[in-house]
This record gives sequence, C-alpha cells and structure tokens, in this order.
Amino acid sequence: MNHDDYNSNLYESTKYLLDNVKIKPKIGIICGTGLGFLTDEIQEQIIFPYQSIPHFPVSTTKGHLGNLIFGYIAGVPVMCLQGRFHFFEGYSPQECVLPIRMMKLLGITHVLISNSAGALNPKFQIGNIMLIKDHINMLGIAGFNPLCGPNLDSLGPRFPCMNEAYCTQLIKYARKVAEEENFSNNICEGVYGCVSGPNYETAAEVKMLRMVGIDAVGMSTAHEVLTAKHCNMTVFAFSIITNICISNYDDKKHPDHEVINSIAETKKHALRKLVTKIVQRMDESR
Ligand SMILES: O=P(O)(O)O[C@H]1O[C@H](CO)[C@@H](O)[C@H]1O
Ligand code: HPA
Repeated sequence: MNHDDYNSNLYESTKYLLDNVKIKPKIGIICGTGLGFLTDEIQEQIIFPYQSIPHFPVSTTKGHLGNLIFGYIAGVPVMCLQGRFHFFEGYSPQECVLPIRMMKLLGITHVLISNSAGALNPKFQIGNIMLIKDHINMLGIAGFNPLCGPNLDSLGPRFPCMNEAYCTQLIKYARKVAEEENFSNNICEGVYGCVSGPNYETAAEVKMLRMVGIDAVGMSTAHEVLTAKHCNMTVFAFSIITNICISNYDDKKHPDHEVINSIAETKKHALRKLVTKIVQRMDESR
C-alpha cells in the first residue's frame, strides 16, 4: 500500500470510530494470544468487530477474537483491541500498527500491551508474568520496521528516541501491585525479543537469542511499542510466559499454539487485577 493510501485509510478508520462512539478513550490496551479475557474488566462495552471498521485489518490468529471494544475500566475510558495483527499473517509492519496510530488520533496517551511469549531465561517458569523493561527487535533489525518509509510528521519525528521505551515508573508500580495482591512470586522482569514467526525457533536460534540478551521471545509487540513511542505515548507491557524455549536436541517437548493460547487463563485473576491497577495509575499520571 502506498503512503497516501495508508494515510487516508488511517484517517477514515479513525473518523468512523469518532462518528460512531461517544466515549473518548484515554488508555489503549492490546490483548495478546489467550488474553482476550482482559476485556471482562471493561464496563459499558461498545463492540466493533474488526470487519465492521473501514480499512481495519482482520485477526487470523487463534486466540485473537477480533473485536475493538470501547468502555470503562474502573471508571477510566479505554479502547481495547481484543486481538492483534502480526507480520506472519501477511500484514506489513505498518498495517500491524494501524490501531496504535488510531489510538493516538483518538486522544490516547498511554498504552498497555500484552503478549504470550516463550522463555529463554532459565529462571523463568510457565505462568510467570514478565514485566517488559526493553526489547530487541529482530524483525526491525532485519529491515521490517513500521517507521520505515515516509515519516508521518504529524504524528512524530523522523528519528525518534527509544530511551525508556517501557515506562520504568509503571514497572515499579506493577511490582507494588503484585506485592499487595500476593502474586509477586509470579512476577519477573526482562527483555522481550520480537521475531517474525510463524515457526517457533530452532535450538540454535534459541541459543543465539539467549546469548544476545533476550529473556522471552514472541512475534509481536516491538513494532507496536516503536509506533507508540514515535507518537509520544507512554507504554507499559507484559508477557505471560507460556512455554520454555527448547535448546536441547534431546528434548522431545515442543511449543504448541493450543497450549500457549491456554496459559494466560490460568493467571486470570492476577492479570485482571494488574491491568485494572495499571489503567488507574496511567489515568492518575496524565
Ligand atoms: O504475541 P502474541 O500475539 O501474544 O502471540 C504469540 O503467540 C503466537 C505463537 O503461539 C504468536 O503470535 C506469538 O507472537
Ligand atoms: N516463540 C515465539 N513466539 C512465541 C513463543 C515462542 O516460543 N511462545 C509464544 N509466542
């Protein structure tokens, strides 16, 4: 898609939402694989199936329900993507981040991004919640970066900084919430690595990703964060650790999307609490 078409699609999709929903969201949320239940926290829901929104991509990945939901979490107006778009689905990085740019145009200042990821850090266990402190964007390093191409000057600068891409104050606050709510033994912190997928990693790739400093790997999030920072939004993100990446050739276990899709549900209570508290905190800090 050329730049002008992309731009006009972005503004038309946003206008459709402005014309059809009265809620003015302040916080944007993205639900990753198996995390669609986070929308249970949203009151007074207005639901747009993705196919009902002009120019909006559709979700093709199992565990991504494909609804854009407006409503309130603890009284704070939010817009939530119940399912995201991945590069491996055939979407360009720019198409994957269209919803982030719409969030900005709708007046959103803070985004909460979630995903399912495989552990590379040997200390991590399945069901841990990794607070993302930074990322290594393998997909971006390979040249697939949503900020490539003509810069959208109205949204942000040509050369955006990525210092504190993930808000350190919100990470600290998430730890406090976990203490208070008795799930701190499920919390870890680390660097997320974004690969293209759709295949899971070979044993040699797992070793390489670990060596470069990645704690958990997935096929999303980094391009969303780049885009959010490009347009000056504050980001908090977490991974639910759904599998342990395998680097031993004798290990007969293998990652399975069905299983990966089911893990977040086992930490539903903690995750819903965390999301509600972070949304409240984001609202207070605006
Ligand atoms: O990152 P999310 O969307 O949570 O999904 C993760 O789970 C899928 C693989 O099982 C991939 O799409 C990977 O990125
Ligand atoms: N690799 C890549 N993406 C993933 C994984 C993984 O092991 N688990 C969940 N998403």
